[in-house]
Amino acid sequence: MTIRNLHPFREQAFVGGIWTAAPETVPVTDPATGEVIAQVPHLGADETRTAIDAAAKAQAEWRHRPAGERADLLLRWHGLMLEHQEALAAILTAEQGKPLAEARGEVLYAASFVRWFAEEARRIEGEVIPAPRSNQRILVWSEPVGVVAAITPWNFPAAMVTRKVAPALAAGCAIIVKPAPETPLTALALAALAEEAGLPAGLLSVVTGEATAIGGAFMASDVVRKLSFTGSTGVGRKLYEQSAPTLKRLSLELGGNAPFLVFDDADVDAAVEGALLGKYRNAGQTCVCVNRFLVQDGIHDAFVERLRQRVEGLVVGRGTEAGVTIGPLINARAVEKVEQHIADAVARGGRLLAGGARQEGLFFPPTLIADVPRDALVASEETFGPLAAVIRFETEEEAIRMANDTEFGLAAYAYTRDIGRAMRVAGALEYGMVGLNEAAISTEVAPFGGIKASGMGREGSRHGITDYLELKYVMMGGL
Ligand SMILES: NC(=O)c1ccc[n+]([C@@H]2O[C@H](COP(=O)([O-])OP(=O)(O)OC[C@H]3O[C@@H](n4cnc5c(N)ncnc54)[C@H](O)[C@@H]3O)[C@@H](O)[C@H]2O)c1
Ligand SMILES: O=C[C@H](O)CS(=O)(=O)O
Repeated sequence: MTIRNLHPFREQAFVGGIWTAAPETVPVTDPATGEVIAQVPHLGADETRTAIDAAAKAQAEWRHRPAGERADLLLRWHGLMLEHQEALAAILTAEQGKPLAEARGEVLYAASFVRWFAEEARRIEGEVIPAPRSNQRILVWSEPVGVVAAITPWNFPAAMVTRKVAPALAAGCAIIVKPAPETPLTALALAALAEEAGLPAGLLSVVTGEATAIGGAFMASDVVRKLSFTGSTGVGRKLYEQSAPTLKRLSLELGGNAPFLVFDDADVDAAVEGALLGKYRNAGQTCVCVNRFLVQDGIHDAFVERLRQRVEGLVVGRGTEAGVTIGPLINARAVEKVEQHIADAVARGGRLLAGGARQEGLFFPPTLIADVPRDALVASEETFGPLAAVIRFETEEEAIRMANDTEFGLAAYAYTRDIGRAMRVAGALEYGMVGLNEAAISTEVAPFGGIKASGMGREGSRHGITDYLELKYVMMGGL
């Protein structure tokens, strides 16, 4: 079935409320087959500036819309996303490759941010502060930051977009999205549904094309008051530097290197199930995926053997095929990165227990390596693929030291049935998010984000909207 016949499939960019084509286009390919499934416009700085101008005009009105009206529009958008879940999932799987079941789940996850921030729109409250003098009053309120630029990655083409667009619109901002070139179709489809929900023209644009030209226009503009970026730490650092001349507000959701600690007293079956989800979801291509398994000596062999058995049961194939649990990687560079980490770990003494060699095209089997040395590449670099590397440890102190020995600080996991150890470890891990006996930690109700080289700012929860607001206070005298 072709996705071209699906509503809301679009392959034109959405610029200032106008569906926009261009003589030059960029192909979008299905990673499972290599087939070109769409051509999107190759836009650049000029079209980006057009989108910025339209955003500024639309935001000047939108910021004064009552919160209830902003909320109602977001709820209409949310309803349309649910109504078109199947079509959105099919478009998402076609361009990103994940199994349809995961794509359906991502659409619901993406929609949950829209509903959450529709509710938060009505909770942007202020304060009255006791003033230093009796004839004074101090009022504090929040105002929208203004025009927002968003740059998103390919691994969650729906959720990474709504996790930015929803709080921006709820706060009274306008937003321009530059999706990843690998996966623009889902963002365009979401924009089509937002337009259908009645979003005023210019309030949301989706600009496809040359990343450095579009990003450069974002960063050079003093009308763009905020950048929300999700992607690699390397690109995040570049954008951080580029934001200095105009002092933009920044939200940076960057790379990760999640440790997964398994202590001797852990429930081994629960730890294995958590390991499968934490490692192989989206074929290991998520920022919160486990990158290193740190397993205590006493439980090591039982954990590794049970994990090996479960890994052997995972099914690699096209995301559109029933029963498939591991889809293709996004591109050849991703496959080469996994191969490099496997070769390095084995060369240093790691024991290959499952998978290990690429299959046809971009398909890579779930791989498990035990006895990985602590100085292996996989211990310090984000693999972003289906490689589970297991490293032994003896003591709790050693595990914490190893877990924190990374520039990253996004997500970490620990399995133990000792409540005292659980709280000690959760407090000692230098990460923004910790899963205790839980690998499914991502939700719209909690403040998602990291520290150190994993970025700054939070997405989701009541905290997520403050990144799109500015505080103002008014000192009233002569009362
Ligand atoms: N922390 C999170 O929430 C989170 C979520 C998803 C992905 N990620 C991270 O993203 C990385 C994988 O995603 P990716 O390969 O798309 O990352 P990437 O950094 O290569 O690209 C991300 C986005 O930035 C754009 N981009 C690249 N160079 C740019 C430039 N010079 N100027 C402006 N835009 C530019 C890309 O076109 C894309 O839209 C991994 O490191 C992963 O950990 C983090
Ligand atoms: O890759 C990063 C995403 O934020 C993953 S999650 O679906 O939010 O866990």
